[in-house]
Amino acid sequence: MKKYFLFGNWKMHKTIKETLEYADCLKGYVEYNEKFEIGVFPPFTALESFAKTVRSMPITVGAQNMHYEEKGAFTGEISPLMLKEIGVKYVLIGHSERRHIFKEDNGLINKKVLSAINHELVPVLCIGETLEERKSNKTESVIKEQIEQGLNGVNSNNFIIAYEPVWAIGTGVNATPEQAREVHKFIRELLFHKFGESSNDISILYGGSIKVDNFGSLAEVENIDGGLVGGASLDCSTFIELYEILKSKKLK
Ligand SMILES: O=C[C@H](O)COP(=O)(O)O
Repeated sequence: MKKYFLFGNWKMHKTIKETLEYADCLKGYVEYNEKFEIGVFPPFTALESFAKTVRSMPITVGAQNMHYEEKGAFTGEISPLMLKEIGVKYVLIGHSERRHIFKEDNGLINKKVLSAINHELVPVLCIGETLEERKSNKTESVIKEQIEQGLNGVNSNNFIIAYEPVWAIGTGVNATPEQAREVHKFIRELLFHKFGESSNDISILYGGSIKVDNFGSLAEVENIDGGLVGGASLDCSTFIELYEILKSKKLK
């Protein structure tokens, strides 16, 4: 069964104190629903506190990145075993900021995806074209390469794709529903080609300047199975409002 997700990627925001206040605000607002899931991706320092606090709530926890090795001399890195130990379920892999600021390439991203799956973490593979690539009609070739190389050797459908056009991240300029529809349809076709019928259960999220006033028209698009929200997830009541919008559009 395909599920719909609302994920909040806090990036490098919130101390432990702020994280606990946020968890407190979520209390009582989110009810279990087998088709919908709400997840938060705090920074590493606040992951454990958040995971412990929401353990009895229908809220899942994700990490923003990980190394592909279990342990070793990798100063500053965090391993899949460390994430598992504190109850993390999802991990963002290849987020645009990792690709562009920290120069992660498709080869490294593929190692992380495979490692996450081997350690029973669900990778959220983030993909998306830059403005320059879009303007020179390379959107589909970039997406195809990111999917093919990022998922090389993957045999399970237990992962999530997040399409985040780089030009829409943190800019206030979201993809229009029509632009997102075209790319999500293309991604769905690529997944079908690689995984056959089982690809229908893979969720494809949209991310990039999601706000309360634009999410409704994006969430009703076919093949947009939820959102990966940055800035707008930092405020707990806005995040809950976005979750309600997602549910109202997908339950129609
Ligand atoms: O992971 C989230 C995305 O980078 C989107 O960030 P944003 O909603 O602040 O544009």
